[in-house]
Amino acid sequence: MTNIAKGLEGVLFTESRLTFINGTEGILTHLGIPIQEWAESSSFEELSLALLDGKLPTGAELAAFDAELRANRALTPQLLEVIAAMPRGVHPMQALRTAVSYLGLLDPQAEETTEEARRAISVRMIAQFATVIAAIHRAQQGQEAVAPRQDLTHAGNFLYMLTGREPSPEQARLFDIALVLHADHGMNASTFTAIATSSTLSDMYSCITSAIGALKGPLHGGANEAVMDMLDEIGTPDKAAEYITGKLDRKEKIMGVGHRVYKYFDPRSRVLRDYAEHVANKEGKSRYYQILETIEKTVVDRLGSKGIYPNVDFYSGTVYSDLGIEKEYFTPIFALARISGWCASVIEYTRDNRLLRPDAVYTGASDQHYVPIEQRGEQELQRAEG
Ligand SMILES: CC(=O)SCCNC(=O)CCNC(=O)[C@H](O)C(C)(C)COP(=O)(O)OP(=O)(O)OC[C@H]1O[C@@H](n2cnc3c(N)ncnc32)[C@H](O)[C@@H]1OP(=O)(O)O
Ligand SMILES: O=C([O-])CC(=O)C(=O)O
Repeated sequence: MTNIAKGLEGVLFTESRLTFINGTEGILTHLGIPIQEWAESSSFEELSLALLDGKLPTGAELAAFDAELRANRALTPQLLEVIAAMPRGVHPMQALRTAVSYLGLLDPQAEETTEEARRAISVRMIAQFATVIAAIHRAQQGQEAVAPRQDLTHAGNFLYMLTGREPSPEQARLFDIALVLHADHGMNASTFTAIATSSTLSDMYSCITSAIGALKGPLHGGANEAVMDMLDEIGTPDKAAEYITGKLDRKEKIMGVGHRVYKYFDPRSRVLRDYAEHVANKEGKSRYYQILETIEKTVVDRLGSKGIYPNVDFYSGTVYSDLGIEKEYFTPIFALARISGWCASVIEYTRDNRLLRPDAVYTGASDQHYVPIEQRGEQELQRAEG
């Protein structure tokens, strides 16, 4: 019997020097360096550059990259008008997909596919995703976009543009850590989608627009918002265990748990939990955090033996929510971070490109003939009678 790798599970289609995952032990490294060290000691800017270049940057390289990001933050008035004219009430991921596609229309280099051009476009996209998402947020609230500031970090400036208020250094750092944790993750569905598009030698904006579409789904990046929906539905911590048990009894999925690769705790979920706990202890345990604690215990007790544990989307929402961010923006924030991994992966794959084109086992009809349309009803009648 032909072996089908459903969901392409375990299929190796390329080599990569960027990210390593050991799913049974819950290990994640970028360039061989554990994710915990990136979170503790690095920044989103540094990890983005490290992914693009495949090496830890020198101080001078990082300063130059950071300056380039800051210089590229502003959007053209034309794009701001497009964002302001978007229908109210659309999901920000819909708006982001359209805005990034439009960004490509405005970039004179958009259609260039040399490595040099792909890298230059990547730097601009990394810088501008923050401004685009913040402008979408403001426009959807009927407010003017807040112009980026050059004196803030990528994370700090995003929070500033989102809310119009300068975040505290602690808030900016917490958000920076969340970006670091989400920046790359091997051949996840959205990165794979970006690579599939680039494998046809299509342009960067097409790759990233397709990746945004893939990230949006609730089985992938959209799960962080779905977790928050679940917490809102549960309401209070005392109802959490019964709610989860009921769902599992009915064989329904719990959002924010389970993973194709991790069969143990996703290490990013541990870092996010520690920060969520830190905030909870400082400011009094939030209702959300208490519900998540109970869900985690209930899920791990019941499904831990099946390899189902919290993933990165489980605790990220409480961290964002503590920063005052609405749940519809959780997945766009995922994209704000993952843009670096998408770009770096596309550039890496393109160096040794081969068209991605898997196959399916054909299970349809055979030996059929074309039936003129006027005879089709008759034939079906005869088939039903005969
Ligand atoms: C950033 C990210 O993308 S992280 C993932 C974010 N997604 C989510 O949190 C959504 C919830 N999780 C899921 O749907 C899945 O775990 C996925 C999509 C992430 C991974 O799915 P797959 O590797 O295809 O596993 P699959 O869905 O086939 O599940 C395997 C088994 O585990 C069970 N399972 C997997 N995830 C869950 C879950 N979240 N809740 C309950 N049961 C689950 C399935 O019911 C299935 O059980 P069965 O063998 O008895 O039929
Ligand atoms: O790797 C995956 O399949 C999903 C994931 O955790 C991510 O993209 O961060």
